Amino acid sequence: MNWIPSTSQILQLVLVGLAWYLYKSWIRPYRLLRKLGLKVPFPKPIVGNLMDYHPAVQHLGQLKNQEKYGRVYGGLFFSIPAIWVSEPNLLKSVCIKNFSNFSDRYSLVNGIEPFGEMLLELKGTDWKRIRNILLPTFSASKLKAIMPFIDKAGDRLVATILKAEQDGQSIDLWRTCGKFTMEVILATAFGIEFESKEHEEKLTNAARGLFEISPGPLQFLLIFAPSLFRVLEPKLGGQFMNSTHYLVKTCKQVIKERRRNMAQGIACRRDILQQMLEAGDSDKLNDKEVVAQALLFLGAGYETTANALAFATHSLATNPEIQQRVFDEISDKLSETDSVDYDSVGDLPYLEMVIAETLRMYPPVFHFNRDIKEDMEIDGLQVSKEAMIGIPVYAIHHDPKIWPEPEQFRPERFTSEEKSKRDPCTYLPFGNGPRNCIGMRLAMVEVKLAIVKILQKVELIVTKETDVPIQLKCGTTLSPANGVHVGFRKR
Ligand code: HEM
Repeated sequence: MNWIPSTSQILQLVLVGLAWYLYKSWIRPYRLLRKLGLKVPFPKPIVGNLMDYHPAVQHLGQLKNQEKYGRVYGGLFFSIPAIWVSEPNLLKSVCIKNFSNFSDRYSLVNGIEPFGEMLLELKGTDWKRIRNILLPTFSASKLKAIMPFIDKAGDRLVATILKAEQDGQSIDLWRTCGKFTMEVILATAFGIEFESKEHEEKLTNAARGLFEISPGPLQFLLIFAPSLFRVLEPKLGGQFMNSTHYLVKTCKQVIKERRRNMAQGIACRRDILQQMLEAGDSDKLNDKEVVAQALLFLGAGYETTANALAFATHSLATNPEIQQRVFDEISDKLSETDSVDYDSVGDLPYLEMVIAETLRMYPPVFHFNRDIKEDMEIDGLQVSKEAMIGIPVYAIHHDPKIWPEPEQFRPERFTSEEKSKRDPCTYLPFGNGPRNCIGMRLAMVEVKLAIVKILQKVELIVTKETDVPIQLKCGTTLSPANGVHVGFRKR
C-alpha cells in the first residue's frame, strides 16, 4: 500500500528542513566564530552580516567594525564564517610566515567555466604550477616588450582629453581611463585591437559584465548553486554568462590564429597572450588554461587599474601643489619629445609616492581573503579550517593609529624613510606574500605612463562639476561613485 503524506506531515518535514538549514548556515557558523573567542555582530539568516551596511558602502562598514570590535573580529559572509584581521603581525603570519596554511583563496566563483582554472581561484600545486609559468610574463623584460601597446593606448587617452579641452566639453575621466586600461589589456592579454567603434563597445561591455556581480541573490547563487546560476543569470538580465561566452569565443579565435601562424613560422605580436602560448619549457599551458588566464587578466586588470588612474587624476586636480611637483619632476627627467619608456617611467620617485598615496586612500581592491587549510593558533589567535580570513584593506589603510589624519592626501608618507618605519602589512593595495597581485608592475607602469602623458599636455583642475571630496562606491572594486569630472588647462 502506498503511503501518501498528509499536509501536516509535509509541513512538519519542511519545517524540520528549514530549521536544519538555518542551523547549518546561520547558528552553527556564528557559534563557531564565538567559540574561537571572537566578537561577532549578530548575523541575519541567509545573508549573515553582508547587509549590516549598505553593499555600496562596505568600505565604511569595515571602518566602523574596526572601530567597534578592534583589529580582529568575526562576521558571516552569507553562511561562510570569516575572521576579519587587520592586525599587521597576524597578517604577516597569514600572508607570509605561515603561508602553507593560507596559500589558497576561498573559492567564490569556481563552479563556472573557465573561472575554476583561473590563477585567482586555483589551489595548492595547481596554483603553484600556473603561477610559476606565468611569473616571467610579468618580468621587467617582458613588460618592456609590451610598452609600445601601452604607449599607443596612452596617446589615444591624451587625444580624447585634448579634444575635450578644445571643445570646452566635460568628460568623465574615470570612463576615459577605463577605455585606456581596457585597450591595454585587450591588446596585450587578448591580442586584440579595436576594429571599429561597435567592436570596441561590444568588447568593452562584455569585459565590464565579467566579475560584475554585486552582493545579493545572484552572488548567493554563484557561490552556493553555480549550476542554477548558469541557467538563471541570463534570464534575470545579468551579463555575466553572456559576457563570459563571448569573451571565451573571441579569445579562442585569436589563439587558433596564433597557433596557425606559429606552426607556419609567421612572426606573432610580442604580447602577454603570445608569452602565455610560449611560456614554460617542458610544462606548457594548454589552450583552456590560456583562455582562463586571459579572461582573468581582463577582469582583474581593467577596472582596478582604471580606478587607480582615475583616483590619481582626481587627487592631482584637488592638490595643485602636489600636481606641480609631479609636473616639475617629469619636466626635469623627460623632455616632451622623449619617448616614455619602461625605464623612464621607473625613474620618477615623487610620482611613485603620489600613486602609492592614491592607492592607500582609495584601494581599488578594498578586501581580499585567504582560505584556512588546518586549524591552528597564530600569535594567540585560534583559526578554524571551516572559516576564512578576511582582510579589510580599506580599514587598514584608514587606521589613524597607522596613518595619522588618514583622510589627508600626503605623498610624504611614502618616502623611503617613512616606509622603513612601517610594517609592510599596513599597506596592502596589491596584497602580500607569494599570493600577491601578479599584475602589480603592469598596473603601475600603465598608471605612471598615463599620468606622464596627461601632465605633459594639460594641467588638471577642479571645476564646479568636480566631486570634492570624492564619493566612493563599493562593487567588485572600490570606484568613484559619480565618476571623475575634472577640467583641463592646456600647457
Ligand atoms: C591598480 C591595479 C590593481 C590592483 C589594486 C590589484 C590588486 C590585487 C590584489 C589586492 C590582489 C590579491 C592579492 C593577495 O591575495 O595577496 C590581486 C591579485 C591578482 N591580480 Fe591584481 N591588482 C591590480 C591590477 C592587476 C593587473 C593589471 C593584473 C593582470 C593583468 C592583475 C592580476 C591579478 C591576478 C592574476 C591576481 C591573483 C594572483 C594569484 O592568485 O596568484 N592585477 N590583485
